[in-house]
Amino acid sequence: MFDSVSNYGVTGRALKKGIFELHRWNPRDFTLDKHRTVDDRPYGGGPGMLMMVQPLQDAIRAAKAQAGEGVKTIYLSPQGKKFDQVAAHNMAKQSKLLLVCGRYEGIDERLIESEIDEEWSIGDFVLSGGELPAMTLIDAVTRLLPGVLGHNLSAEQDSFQNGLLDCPHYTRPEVLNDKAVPQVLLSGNHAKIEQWRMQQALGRTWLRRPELLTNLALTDEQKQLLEAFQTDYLQ
Ligand SMILES: CN1CCN(c2ccccc2CNc2ccc(C(N)=O)cn2)CC1
Repeated sequence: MFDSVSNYGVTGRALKKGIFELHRWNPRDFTLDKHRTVDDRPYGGGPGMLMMVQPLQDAIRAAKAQAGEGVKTIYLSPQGKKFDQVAAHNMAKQSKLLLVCGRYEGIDERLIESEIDEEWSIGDFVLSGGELPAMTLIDAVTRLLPGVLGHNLSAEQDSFQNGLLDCPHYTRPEVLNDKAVPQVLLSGNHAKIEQWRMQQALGRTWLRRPELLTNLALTDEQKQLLEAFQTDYLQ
């Protein structure tokens, strides 16, 4: 599964450039029985299985031994703190991250208490395993590492970089299905273009995710741009 972040796109290139390393530890490789069992039954009964403690614990300990000092161990689960761009920025400051991906119904609570530093969730929905959340985290954090995005500005302008949703984007043809590109984008007036893009980002955030605006300190110019957008919208 992790080939998708190691062999493709921005993360694949960053890996190739040596900007970060990705090591994988599979509990199956730490099994001691001939069936290579990695699941176990839950105390108290109930549906489903848990990850068997011994292989997972040995895999985590082997990974920590290889990581050496200063590794932060993260568990991806629906019970975790809600991951967001601020969390991504904080994780990008960590030199080593160990991501534990649960399968089945999860892992023994005592392993969480003894081995996990932080529990994170990528959203309020249920997945079959922690691998996709782990790859989501890898992608979001890698993009923030120096030298990964050719044009650092695009990291800054990435929506959620300034806490706002992204503005609309346009490319050829100038008229598509009878709809033309907003004139300002063809004007070559970069100050006006930048202002229009900020106004669109503010307006779309207000329309789609107003709660994001409440914890933002808008500049006077941003307030004016948003008010103009709202006046126009509400007419
Ligand atoms: C039916 N349950 C089986 C056990 N599972 C589970 C429980 C604990 C850890 C990992 C998983 C793997 N699933 C994840 C993981 C993360 C997220 C997220 N939001 O970050 C969503 N799902 C949850 C679902």
